[in-house]
Amino acid sequence: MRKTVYFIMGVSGTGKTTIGQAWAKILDIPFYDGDDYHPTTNVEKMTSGKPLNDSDRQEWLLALNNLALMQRDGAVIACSALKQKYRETLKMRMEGQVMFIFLQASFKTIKSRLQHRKGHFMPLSLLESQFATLEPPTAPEAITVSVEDDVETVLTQLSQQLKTLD
Ligand SMILES: Nc1ncnc2c1ncn2[C@@H]1O[C@H](COP(=O)(O)OP(=O)(O)O)[C@@H](O)[C@H]1O
Ligand SMILES: O=C(O)[C@H](O)[C@@H](O)[C@H](O)[C@H](O)COP(=O)(O)O
Repeated sequence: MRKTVYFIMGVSGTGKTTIGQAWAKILDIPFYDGDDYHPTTNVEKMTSGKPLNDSDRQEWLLALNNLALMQRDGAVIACSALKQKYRETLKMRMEGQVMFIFLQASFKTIKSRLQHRKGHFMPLSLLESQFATLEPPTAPEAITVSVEDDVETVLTQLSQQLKTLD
């Protein structure tokens, strides 16, 4: 039977890569960063300070859905998945085998973390548009985990929340 694919979602800088990598390590399953699947044109657009639109994101979301479909042994995929309709695309043909984990923090917290992040193409100036685009998911579509605390605390809370679903 196909195992769960976890989509770690949220705005830029919310900790998708950090938490996603750690969660994949705990579960001993592969981690994929959605950033690596953007067409070059998308990366160029974001680097130049312009937010992506629905049409820019479509090819990327389909690529990530394809990636998810290949993960029969489970995986963790980091992807902003900001809108409900994007999440519908990501989970196509994966009924019951996908779990969205929404990482949530205040604008202030994320801004401060992005100000310290190095070597990433995404400019801080796009954070406002990320929050404006975000359609926060609710249960049962996703579980929501606050990432205001340190990484260890976030992982403990994530694990506890998932246990309550068993
Ligand atoms: N819970 C946390 N506490 C403190 N710093 C964090 C936490 N999660 C992530 N970070 C830091 O915040 C920055 C953004 O995290 P990152 O994983 O790159 O986010 P995303 O992949 O969502 O853009 C990184 O510098 C990372 O080290
Ligand atoms: O849908 C989008 O607008 C982008 O995917 C964006 O949300 C994503 O966050 C970037 O790829 C930046 O990467 P980080 O999220 O790692 O900052």
